[in-house]
Amino acid sequence: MTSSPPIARPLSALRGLLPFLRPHRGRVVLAFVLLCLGSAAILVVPLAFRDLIDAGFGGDVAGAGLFGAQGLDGRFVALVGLALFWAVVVAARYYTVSWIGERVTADLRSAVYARVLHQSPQFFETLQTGEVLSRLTGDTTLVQTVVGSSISMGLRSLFQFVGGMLMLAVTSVQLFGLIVGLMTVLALPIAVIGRRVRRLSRASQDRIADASALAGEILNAMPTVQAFTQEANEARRFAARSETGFQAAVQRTRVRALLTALIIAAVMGTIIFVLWIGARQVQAGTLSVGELGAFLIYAALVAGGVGTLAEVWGDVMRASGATERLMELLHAEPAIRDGDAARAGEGARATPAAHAALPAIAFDHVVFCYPARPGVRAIDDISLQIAPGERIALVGPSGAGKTSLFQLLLRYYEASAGCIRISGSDIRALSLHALRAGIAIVPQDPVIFSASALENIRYGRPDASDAEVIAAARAAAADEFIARLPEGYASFLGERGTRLSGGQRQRIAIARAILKGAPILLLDEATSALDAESEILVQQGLAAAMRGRTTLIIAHRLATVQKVDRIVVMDAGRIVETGTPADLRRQGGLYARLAALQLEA
Ligand SMILES: Nc1ncnc2c1ncn2[C@@H]1O[C@H](COP(=O)(O)OP(=O)(O)OP(=O)(O)O)[C@@H](O)[C@H]1O
Repeated sequence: MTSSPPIARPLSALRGLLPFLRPHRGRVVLAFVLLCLGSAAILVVPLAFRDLIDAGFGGDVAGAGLFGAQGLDGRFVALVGLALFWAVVVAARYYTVSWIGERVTADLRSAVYARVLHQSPQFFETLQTGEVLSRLTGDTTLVQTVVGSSISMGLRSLFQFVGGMLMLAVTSVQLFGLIVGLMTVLALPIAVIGRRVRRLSRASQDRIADASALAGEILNAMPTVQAFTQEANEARRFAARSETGFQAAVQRTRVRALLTALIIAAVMGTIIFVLWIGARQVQAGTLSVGELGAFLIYAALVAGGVGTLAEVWGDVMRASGATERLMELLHAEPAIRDGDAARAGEGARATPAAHAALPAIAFDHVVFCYPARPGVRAIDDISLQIAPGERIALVGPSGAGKTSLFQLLLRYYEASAGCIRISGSDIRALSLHALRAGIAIVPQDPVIFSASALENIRYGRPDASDAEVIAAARAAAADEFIARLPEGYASFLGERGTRLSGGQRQRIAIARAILKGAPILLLDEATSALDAESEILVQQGLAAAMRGRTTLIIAHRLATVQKVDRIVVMDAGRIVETGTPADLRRQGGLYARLAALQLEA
């Protein structure tokens, strides 16, 4: 993801921002008008200065000045008025343009985030969360700089440049020609260097994202890092990535410094040049001192305009690199999408068959390889019919493919071959929302959000009442420990549930699934972290939850699945045995061996 090919035309990446600007057309036009007014004011100021200087030197006061024939005081008043007008216009433009910048950045950030939330797990196998965060914060800030200031600065400088050149041309065509020549010579290296800045800028943003990705992973694993006393090592690893970021930034800065030197040379060179020519003309009596003053200001405006343009160009190049990275996220196609029928809104097939009272589930010759390991069959030709309301236990050695089967049923991944049906409909034809709304899962490693116990359980069904949440907690035997927390259900559970034990986290997750009340229930080692006593309580709750549901249970401890309707034994991605616990024990296969080890021990 980080190494996309460089784009041919540097500005084409910025085109991706247009959809975000379009809703604010009115403000963009307003900003443009203010920009024109401000630029016009700047271009008039030197003329007013000329009048003032010439009036002060007792020159041709009576002549037609910019504001007509006025005395010294009148010309001062005119200049003050012009300055005030300029101040107000600039302030208004600053506000409008910054508003647009902030608005576009906020919208872009939300749009990218929303897009990322729809990606399938495969996406996050290749792109680390720290990297996504870095793009959401760092890259959007670069875009904000450009939309919220650089573009307007650039346009202002452009007007200033063009206007100043025109005024210079009007005064002296010969001088104008010389300046154009000078500018052309200087513009070439500036353009070349600007292009390098863009490339180096993307590289340096990528390095910063690398460091963020590493920090994100390590900060999430602090207990492990400390248990293995790897703090110093991890600090070094981060410092090394930081250092690469520094190197990339230094390289970029070096090129920009060169750019700055060129720009200053261009600005000073132009001013000195004009001063020289002008001074000679004053000496020769062909130019007034006021005209020379105006001349100098125009030259400074033109040179300053070029300088700012070059600087803005550097910023635009940086933002172009950042936009490119953001657009990659914004246009990332989720690997898993709603079925065609669901997208087309064809009622019957798109509506959740999963919501039928008691769904049946059928795996039909399902084969699956994880995208990261295309050659290895995690699921190898599995066929399994599950009747409505049936309770099935999946058992078998670690790595047999039990969790993978759940992942396929939830359509986190797409089966490589074969098909999965719920109540007769291929899950690929359902909308993802409908499919997943029909399934409640207690995962192996439950996630607890940094919120209260009440809100954590309510995640299962956001519109559930407090009473319903508490009832679910009771059924999951979570009520007893939640009531003992300092603030009961309102107690904050800490980030990632750090204030709970493993068994308590599991019970919150079970309560959440019970509250969801979906017709299909998936339990992945749901009670593995519980002590014997709470396990009995939770099993009672789960038994109640399984009534009237089609349930799949993954269990390593066979004692917990003695009451299911059927046991499916998996090994190396295949189903090796199926039957009731008693049948399987009689058959003397893998299950009998596992049972002998566990139950009789
Ligand atoms: N994201 C992934 N990318 C590549 N391979 C994976 C991925 N997740 C799991 N696997 C592999 O797929 C195989 C099946 O894994 P799965 O998690 O389904 O096993 P399991 O039966 O649930 O094991 P356990 O009982 O230990 O949870 C394993 O060999 C595992 O290494």
